[in-house]
Amino acid sequence: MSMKRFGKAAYRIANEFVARSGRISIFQRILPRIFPATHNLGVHVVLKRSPFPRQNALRIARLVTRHGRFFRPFSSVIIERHRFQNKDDWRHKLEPLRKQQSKSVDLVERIKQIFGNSVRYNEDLKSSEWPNRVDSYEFGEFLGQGCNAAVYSAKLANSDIEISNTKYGAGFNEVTNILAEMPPVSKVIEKKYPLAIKLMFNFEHDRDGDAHLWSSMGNELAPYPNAAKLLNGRMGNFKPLPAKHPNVVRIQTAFVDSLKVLPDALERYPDALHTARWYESIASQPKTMYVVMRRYRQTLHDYVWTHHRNYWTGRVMVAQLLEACTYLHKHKVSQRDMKSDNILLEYDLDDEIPQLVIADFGCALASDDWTVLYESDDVSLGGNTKTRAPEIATAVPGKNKKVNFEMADTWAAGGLSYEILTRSNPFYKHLDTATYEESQLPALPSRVNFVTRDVIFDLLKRNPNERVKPNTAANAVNLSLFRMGEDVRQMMEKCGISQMSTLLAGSTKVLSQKFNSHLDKVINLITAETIISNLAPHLISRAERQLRATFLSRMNREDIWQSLKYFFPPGVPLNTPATSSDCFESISSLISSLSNGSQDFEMQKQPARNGYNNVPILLRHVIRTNSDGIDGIVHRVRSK
Ligand SMILES: Nc1ncnc2c1ncn2[C@@H]1O[C@H](COP(=O)(O)OP(=O)(O)OP(=O)(O)O)[C@@H](O)[C@H]1O
Repeated sequence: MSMKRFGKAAYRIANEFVARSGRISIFQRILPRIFPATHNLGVHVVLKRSPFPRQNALRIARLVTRHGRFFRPFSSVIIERHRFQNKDDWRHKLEPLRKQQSKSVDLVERIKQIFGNSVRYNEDLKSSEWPNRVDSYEFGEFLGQGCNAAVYSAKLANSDIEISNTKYGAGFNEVTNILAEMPPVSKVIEKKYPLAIKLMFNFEHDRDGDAHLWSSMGNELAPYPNAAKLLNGRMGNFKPLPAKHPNVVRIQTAFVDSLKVLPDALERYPDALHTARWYESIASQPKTMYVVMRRYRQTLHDYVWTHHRNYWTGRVMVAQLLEACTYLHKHKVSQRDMKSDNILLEYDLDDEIPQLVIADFGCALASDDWTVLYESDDVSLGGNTKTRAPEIATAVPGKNKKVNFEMADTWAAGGLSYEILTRSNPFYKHLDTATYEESQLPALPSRVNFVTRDVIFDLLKRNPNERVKPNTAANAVNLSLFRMGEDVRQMMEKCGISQMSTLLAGSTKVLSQKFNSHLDKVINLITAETIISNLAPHLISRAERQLRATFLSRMNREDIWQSLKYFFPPGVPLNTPATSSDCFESISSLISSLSNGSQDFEMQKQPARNGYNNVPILLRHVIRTNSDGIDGIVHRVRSK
């Protein structure tokens, strides 16, 4: 049988078995065709109902093996079915799956489990042990210094840590990458020193013991889930973040040990050394605290001045920043020093979309309480005055006066978003956080997506009660980043979301059920797109894949309804009639985008657009060509 004829037959059969799978949801029917590793999402349901005779299954399995690449989407489905039908112990094998299916797990909960617990989407779930002695590390170059510490690159002594060779992940920054049939060959950047060690400045060398070091420097450990154990009650009501987060600086370990005097120490921070002349009595063994972190490549401040970036990249960075704020907010932690020097970025290739983390928790408030008693000027209100939210900047000390930090980081994220998108944070120079009016906020470039523009404006509301919550803001920017169809809003309309549904969702039980079923279609599409994106790792950056996993693992319907108001602001009429068959169209476009380049699958029937006919539909809308943008922004052009 020719390859072409077989291809058609296999496609027809696959279609048929999808059609016969009866009441199984779109999600369960479509995903097995696209991505065989989605067994637990319903492929086994499909298999149990499959009408193939054994002979066909064997023949198909043989051909699949021969033309593996082309038929991979079907291969495991077919082979698995054959296995199930022929093994005597199939009941035993299916037991765990059958048990799983009998529980009717809510769609959103199931998606959250998949994206929250799978190493495929969260490299961070891997963990390892790190030594707690300064001799165990070899220090490298000086990375930076602030008022409280100096940071050096480092590695484990006597070890050559194998750094994974990142071949993929450059993301959508180059048209050539998108058009290339093969993933771009990337430079392998070997980090000889993959760690960064923060050597805290101890200005109290006349004090013996470790306890004062832990209690005065312990704040740094707010992002370290093991901190409570390390601190062992030495910091009263200190409550660190309970788990790692991809957008919060990764602390590997922390310890107190003898002060290591590095060759440049005397020149860079003489006052923090025990040789400083005003120490009257030096403790027997000068010590300090070391914080061992993952090493990042650059600060946000340096990045925006050294890199051309486009608004898509900017939006992915803003979304990551908001994800970090959402996580901190959920666990009642306020970083309180949100300036661009404290936002660190990781990337291997210059044109890769960076992974963004919030770092430097030295000023953090992590006491399970948003408020701080502010009775005198001596009470610390956090870092830089230019990045303090208006409610903090205008606080006046007084008896029983309390300052509330709940929405402070969220406000600062607004200024940082400006910096990401335009290079300049309006509060560093032009506006005063204590006195500015919202109407004075500079307009963001018109090419910034309308949802992101409105979100940033709402982040910078003076009144913390009117300010958008970080999770609502993060959802809105995340949703704006999906590529399905021509336009995200249109895709949502086609799935049945409207202005009315965003206003009425949650008002009654019946309406909620109806509108939630529309929302589930959108969530299905988004999930499918995210799973598919794993098949094209050279086209979507690691940062963006991680962002999607983070979003999908924490979403809930109520929050998403709030965020959808940014897509359907009151007063803007619908411009596309919504039909549910359109939603199927979106799904078909999703499938055909996968088969791009393969003649036996459905070909794109539309005429060439901008010469990018071979580019999968999913990717057409992020191609940009103009690299002479104002303010270092490379503009993104939409295909016509
Ligand atoms: N994990 C890291 N990877 C790479 N560089 C880092 C890392 N952590 C910090 N740095 C660099 O070291 C500099 C100083 O670090 P950090 O801001 O934590 O010190 P600090 O003394 O607490 O600063 P501040 O005066 O703002 O409180 C950062 O601006 C950054 O350039």
